[in-house]
Amino acid sequence: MKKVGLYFGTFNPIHIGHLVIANYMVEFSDLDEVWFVITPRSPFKQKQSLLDDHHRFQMVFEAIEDYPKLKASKVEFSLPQPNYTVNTLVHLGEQYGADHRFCLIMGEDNLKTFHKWKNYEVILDNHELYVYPRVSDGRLPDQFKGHEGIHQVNAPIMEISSTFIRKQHKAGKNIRPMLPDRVWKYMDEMNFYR
Ligand SMILES: Nc1ncnc2c1ncn2[C@@H]1O[C@H](COP(=O)(O)OP(=O)(O)OP(=O)(O)O)[C@@H](O)[C@H]1O
Ligand SMILES: O=C(O)c1ccc[n+]([C@@H]2O[C@H](COP(=O)([O-])O)[C@@H](O)[C@H]2O)c1
Repeated sequence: MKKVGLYFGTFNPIHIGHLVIANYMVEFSDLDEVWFVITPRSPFKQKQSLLDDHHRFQMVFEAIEDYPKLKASKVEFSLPQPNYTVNTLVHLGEQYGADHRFCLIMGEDNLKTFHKWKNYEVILDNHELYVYPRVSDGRLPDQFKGHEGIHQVNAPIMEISSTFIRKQHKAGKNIRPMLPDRVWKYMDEMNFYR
């Protein structure tokens, strides 16, 4: 049985913050693999300045080329939008059966609003959560404190955002070190976010 950590996001574009977290999770927890699940449309986000799904997928694919325990998944591309995580988990369960156990990877910031996700209790009853620290406001709802299915993983805090990268790239700033090199080249050659 393979234990897979699913790391959901828009990845517009993927940056080294995402990569450091995913790699840390796979090296320093009991997860066997981490899959980046590229979300066509996140329930709480506007679609503004969102690159085509396939370009976002391609950038993730290129970022993880040298990391055999990291994978990129298109599973949500053919599911209804906006993409509710609970639906995707059901779909993956049907597709992969009992030899894969799917867990969720999320930042502490997302855990604070997790009670607003569609059918979050169903997710929590059926999947473990792997949570990494984030700089964020607000407190953790009591129902999640000490929950046996929620594991804290002490990954480094990487405060970089895709929004910052898009904005500063457009403004002509050099943001190259914040992206895996192949991602920077792809973005630059394709003239994205200009
Ligand atoms: N620097 C970071 N360190 C750790 N986790 C991050 C970081 N940036 C984003 N995340 C988290 O990674 C997941 C995927 O990120 P996603 O691309 O959806 O968001 P984002 O980077 O905040 O993008 P945007 O700025 O476009 O909203 C989300 O759960 C997000 O909270
Ligand atoms: O299922 C939900 O209700 C739900 C609500 C908000 C976010 N999510 C998932 O969490 C991912 C990260 O969310 P965000 O807003 O931090 O980019 C997003 O890509 C979705 O897959 C899921």
